[in-house]
Amino acid sequence: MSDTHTTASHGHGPFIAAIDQGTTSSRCIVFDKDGRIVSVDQKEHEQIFPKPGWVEHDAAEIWTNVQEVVAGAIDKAGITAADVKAIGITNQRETTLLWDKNTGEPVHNALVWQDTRTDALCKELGRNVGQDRFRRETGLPLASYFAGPKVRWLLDNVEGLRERAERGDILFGTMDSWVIWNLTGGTEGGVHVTDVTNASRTMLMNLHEMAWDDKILSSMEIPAAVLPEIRSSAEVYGHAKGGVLDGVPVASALGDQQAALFGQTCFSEGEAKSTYGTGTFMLMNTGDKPVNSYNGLLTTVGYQIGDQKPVYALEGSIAVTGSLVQWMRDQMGMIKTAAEIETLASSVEDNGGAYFVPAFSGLFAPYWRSDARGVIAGLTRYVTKAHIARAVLEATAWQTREITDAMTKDSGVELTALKVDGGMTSNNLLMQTLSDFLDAPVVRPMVAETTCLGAAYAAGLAVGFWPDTDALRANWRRAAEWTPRMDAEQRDSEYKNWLKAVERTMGWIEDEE
Ligand SMILES: Nc1ncnc2c1ncn2[C@@H]1O[C@H](COP(=O)(O)OP(=O)(O)O)[C@@H](O)[C@H]1O
Ligand SMILES: O=P(O)(O)OC[C@H](O)CO
Repeated sequence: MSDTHTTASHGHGPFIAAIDQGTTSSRCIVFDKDGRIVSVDQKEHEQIFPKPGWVEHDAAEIWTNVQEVVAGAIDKAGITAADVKAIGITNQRETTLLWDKNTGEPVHNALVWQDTRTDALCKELGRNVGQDRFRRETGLPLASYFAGPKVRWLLDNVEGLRERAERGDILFGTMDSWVIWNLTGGTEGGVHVTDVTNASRTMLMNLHEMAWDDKILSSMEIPAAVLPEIRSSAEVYGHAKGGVLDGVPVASALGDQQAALFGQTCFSEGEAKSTYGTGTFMLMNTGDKPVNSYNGLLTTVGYQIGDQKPVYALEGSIAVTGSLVQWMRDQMGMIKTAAEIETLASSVEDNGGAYFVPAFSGLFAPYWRSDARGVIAGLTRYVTKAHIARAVLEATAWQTREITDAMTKDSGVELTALKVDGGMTSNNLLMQTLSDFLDAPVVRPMVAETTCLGAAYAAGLAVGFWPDTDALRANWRRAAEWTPRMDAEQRDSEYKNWLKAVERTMGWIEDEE
């Protein structure tokens, strides 16, 4: 567990506070009008692994941490609620919680997006009709990643829950809904809402109508009474009740990857970003129409500002990138800090022939294979832990390459440069490798905290703190750029090896397991 307490340059008020409820930690960042960070507070929460493939979070711990980091960031900034014009929310997506609306108690730990316990249920739902059963309505393939099957699992497995849900005593939410409900008063009148981006990851929302889909609800046996109201990503949902931000409007909600798209100011069709955190998620703005994917990407909502038309995106989701580095640190003990992987990997020239495909939660885009499990291929006596460290970093870069290839096929847009952000982008070797494997420049902005920034931007637009998206674009500044240095022949031959290693992960889990 580690906590971060940072104070950066103080700007002049007023300010916007953004809360990022992420997979490994919750943080609050206060921004000034130039989009500069004024203060940060962050706290990690426990990762609970009850069985192989199962991942849970304690939602009560998360809410306590959110309150602490909000108080911490406000304190560090040396300001009060009166200086804060709005609160923006962003969150790990798909992570699913059901709670009792009368007591505010979660009925079970939250089922995290990486959790694979709904594999069998997804297969069952797709039996005869296939994985694309709900793709036309939702833009998503049937996979354990999404929230809907997780809700169904909870209703089926927590004793007495279905009856309580049908009576109207139970609320469902992804972490945006949980934070907003608590922030706006909880059992004392908290608002039960979600935004279009988070709703688009439930597999329960019709992407064309921005409404819960009755047919899917009935196929998944989920009572409508548990569902939050779907709202735009930038509007005032309610006001904070109690706490250090008492009375401040809660004015945005965006899934963290969509928030990063917004924070990177990808407001035009064809603009894309990739965020390197626990997992990696590349999103491309596709304008006001959903684009169907034929190459394993997701069709999702990018954002919706108030009553404007929603903007859609194509997404390539990679389940395991930064979490592989954590695994090397915590489970393997090969490094002491995440940053050390760069030193270790830089001590050798190449991967020594080793390829590491981290299919720990199956493979997400472009394969969507829940029967895949991780492999290290190409091992010989020559391979050292430094080669493995290099293969770990290369895994992130190759997985991105597979996504950009699919993105080009689906959208017809050739990648000219990739905007990046997230914790892993502090790794220079990784960023250079990425540029080499993509054969395109990789660009990182001055404010690498684009997730919080995007939530702050959306909240600021909702309350008139910023006039329009052009004002936000003016804040984007390049901090670093990496350009390709790799020989094309070498790239092609290594890419072939990577794809061969990927094939070897498939089919490891057999149906009867
Ligand atoms: N220098 C580094 N090299 C490689 N990975 C790193 C480095 N620093 C952090 N990470 C990885 O980045 C992730 C944290 O990034 P962050 O954007 O905070 O993630 P999240 O928002 O998903 O919690 C962790 O999984 C960590 O292992
Ligand atoms: O919390 P992060 O940054 O790992 O993001 C998780 C994604 O939203 C999962 O879809």
